[in-house]
Amino acid sequence: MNYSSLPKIDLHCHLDGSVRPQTIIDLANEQNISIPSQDINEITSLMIAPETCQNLDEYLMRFDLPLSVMQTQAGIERISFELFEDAAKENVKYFEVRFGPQLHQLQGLSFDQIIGSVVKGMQRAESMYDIKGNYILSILRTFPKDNIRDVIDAGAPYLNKGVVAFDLAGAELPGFCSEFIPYVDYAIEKGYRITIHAGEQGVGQNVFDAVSMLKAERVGHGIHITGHQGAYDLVKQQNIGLETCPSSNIQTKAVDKLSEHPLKAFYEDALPITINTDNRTVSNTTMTDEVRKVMQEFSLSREDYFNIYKISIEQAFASDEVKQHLMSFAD
Ligand SMILES: O=c1[nH]cnc2c1ncn2[C@@H]1O[C@H](CO)[C@@H](O)[C@H]1O
Ligand SMILES: [Zn+2]
Repeated sequence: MNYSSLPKIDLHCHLDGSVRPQTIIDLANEQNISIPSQDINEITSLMIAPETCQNLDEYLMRFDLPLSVMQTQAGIERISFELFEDAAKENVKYFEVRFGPQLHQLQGLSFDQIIGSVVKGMQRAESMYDIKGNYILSILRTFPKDNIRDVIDAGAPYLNKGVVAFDLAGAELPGFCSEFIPYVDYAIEKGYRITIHAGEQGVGQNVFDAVSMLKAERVGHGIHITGHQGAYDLVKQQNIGLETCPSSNIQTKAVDKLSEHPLKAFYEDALPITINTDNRTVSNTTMTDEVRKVMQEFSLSREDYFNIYKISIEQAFASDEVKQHLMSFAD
C-alpha cells in the first residue's frame, strides 16, 4: 500500500511541536537568539522526545527551543506556512493545527498579531497547495487564567476565517475541568467549537468531565476511557470524536506499546476514532507514518482506513463545503 498517496486528515497537531529543525536554526540566526548548536542533527535530537520519557511532563519540556524562535510575526507566519506545506506534500487534505497564543508573547506581540500570523501562514499554503485548514486556540492549563478571555476575544474576529475551536492543553491533573467552565462557556458563546485534551495522562473521569462540564465535542487522546465505564458510555452515546495520536501516546507512556493502544478496540465498538500526529517534530512523525504504523499493527484494510477517514470528516470543525470537498477523495 502506498501510504503517502492516501488522502489524509489530521485533526490534532501542535504548531510548536512541529517546527522544522532547520527553521529553528535559520530563525535563531536571523533573530540573534542563542541556541545550543548550529548542527541540524543536534537540534533535531534536542527536539525529539525520547521513547524513554517518564511521562507527559517530560515530553512537554521539548517545546522551549521551538518557542524561543516563535516570538515574531515573521517567524510564526513562516512556521505555520511550512507545517501546512509539509502536510500538503504527504497528501493531508484537511489539517487542524493548534497552538497556545499565551506562549508567543515573550517579545510583546499582541494576541491579534499572533493569531493573525498563524492564519496568514496557513492561507499562503492553502493558496499554493491542495490543502485546507483551520486553527484551534489552546489554553495552557497550568498558566494564570487572567488572560484567557483576551485570547478568546482576539480569536473571535477570525472565527470561520481560519480559527474554529478552543482547547485546553499542557499537563493533565485529575479534576482539572471544573475551574475552566466559565472560560469554555465564554468561548462557546462567541462561537468556538470545543475540543479538550483529556484522558491522556489523567484518568477517565477527566474525559467524562470534559464532555459533561465543558461540552467537548471531541477529546484529545481520550485513551483512559478504557478504565472508566461512565466516560466510555458517554463518548459512545454522544459520538465524541477521539483524537488518537499513537506515537505520542507511546512516548508519554499513555500506552506501553502500539499493540496495547485501544484504538482498534474503540473502532470495532464503533467509537468515532481519528488518527493524528500530535507533534510532528517532537514525536518524530508524519501522518504517513501514523497511518502506516496503525494499519500494519492492527491489520486494517483499505476499507477500514476510509471508514476512519470518513469519521475524521464527520468530526472535523470544517464548513460543509470543505467536508464535501474532502468526501470527493474518499473511496
Ligand atoms: O500531547 C500533548 N498533551 C498535552 N499538551 C500538549 C501535548 N502536546 C503539546 N502540548 C502542549 O500544547 C502547547 C501548545 O501547542 C505546547 O507548547 C505543549 O505545552
Ligand atoms: Zn496534543
